[in-house]
Amino acid sequence: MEAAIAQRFQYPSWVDWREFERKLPRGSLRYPQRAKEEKRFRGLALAHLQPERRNRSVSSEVSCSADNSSALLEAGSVYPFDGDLILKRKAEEVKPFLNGRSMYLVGMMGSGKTTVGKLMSKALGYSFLDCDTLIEEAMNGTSVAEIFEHHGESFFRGKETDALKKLSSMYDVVVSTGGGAVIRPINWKYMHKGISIWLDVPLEALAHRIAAVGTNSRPLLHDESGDAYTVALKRLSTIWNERSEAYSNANARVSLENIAAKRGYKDVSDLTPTEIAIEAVEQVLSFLENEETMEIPDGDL
Ligand SMILES: Nc1ncnc2c1ncn2[C@@H]1O[C@H](COP(=O)(O)OP(=O)(O)OP(=O)(O)O)[C@@H](O)[C@H]1O
Ligand SMILES: O=C(O)C1=C[C@@H](O)[C@@H](O)[C@H](O)C1
Repeated sequence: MEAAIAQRFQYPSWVDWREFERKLPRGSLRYPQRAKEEKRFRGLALAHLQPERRNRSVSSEVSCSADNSSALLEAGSVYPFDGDLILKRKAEEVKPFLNGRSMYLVGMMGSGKTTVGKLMSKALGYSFLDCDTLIEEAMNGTSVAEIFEHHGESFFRGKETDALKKLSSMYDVVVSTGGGAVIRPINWKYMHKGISIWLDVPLEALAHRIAAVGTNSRPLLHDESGDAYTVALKRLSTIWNERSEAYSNANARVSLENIAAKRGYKDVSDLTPTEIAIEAVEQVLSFLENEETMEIPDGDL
């Protein structure tokens, strides 16, 4: 057994670096050449040593288990199921391929961009930034609701684009974007500097979450009349009809309905933020694996 484990961690002598080059994400082109190459080789070596990459069927099967208390069987050993640990391991698996690229979480209001984004940033060792908060800071502490009230939506959208432009020059950041960041094509130009992840949550679940905390801080949903759930659901449906296509521009989609189905849950509300964050990292990994092959000129090697 020990010999088998040792063999899994052994560095193979037949490694052909050009094989790896073809798997590199396009984003690494943005790095100065030296840093790029250092990161690339360190990342690829680590990735190659990741035991989970050779046992994905085992780990994903287990992480889709409906029973959170079930044991995680991996590499011949039994560990107690620990969502935080799985998230950390998945993040370590994907990180070498990111080359510092930031993550942009997009999704409707209340979809969990802040909650899930904070978990992802911690697991990846990234910083977390909230685009709405950056706008408020740029406006000397004026809240989003006040900006809408005093300056109107179009002014707010301009500030949102300014904030995304600034964010797009940063690395190693998980960004929670505003729910409407997807509607301006220019914003996608900035978000595509990193990797965008759409948290796709059923409207009923969103309306429940929003009704629970109230709509005061969400000007597009705020309405004095009617019960909070019904008002939120109605407004969310209208907004969804205008935006659903825009959300699908994201590089990766995290469907709560799909995760709940995989895990055998009846309702998406049974999912924990950690389970959603694990799926988000998995989807980023799939995106990177499918990302277009990067052409490296001969002189670059
Ligand atoms: N998986 C979850 N299950 C239940 N409640 C959740 C989940 N994720 C987030 N929430 C709750 O839903 C509300 C909205 O979450 P969060 O602030 O993370 O969303 P958001 O997408 O950042 O929202 P906004 O775009 O409006 O700022 C919060 O009260 C949060 O605690
Ligand atoms: O969905 C939206 O358009 C918005 C979402 C919030 O995050 C804020 O950016 C603002 O309230 C607008």
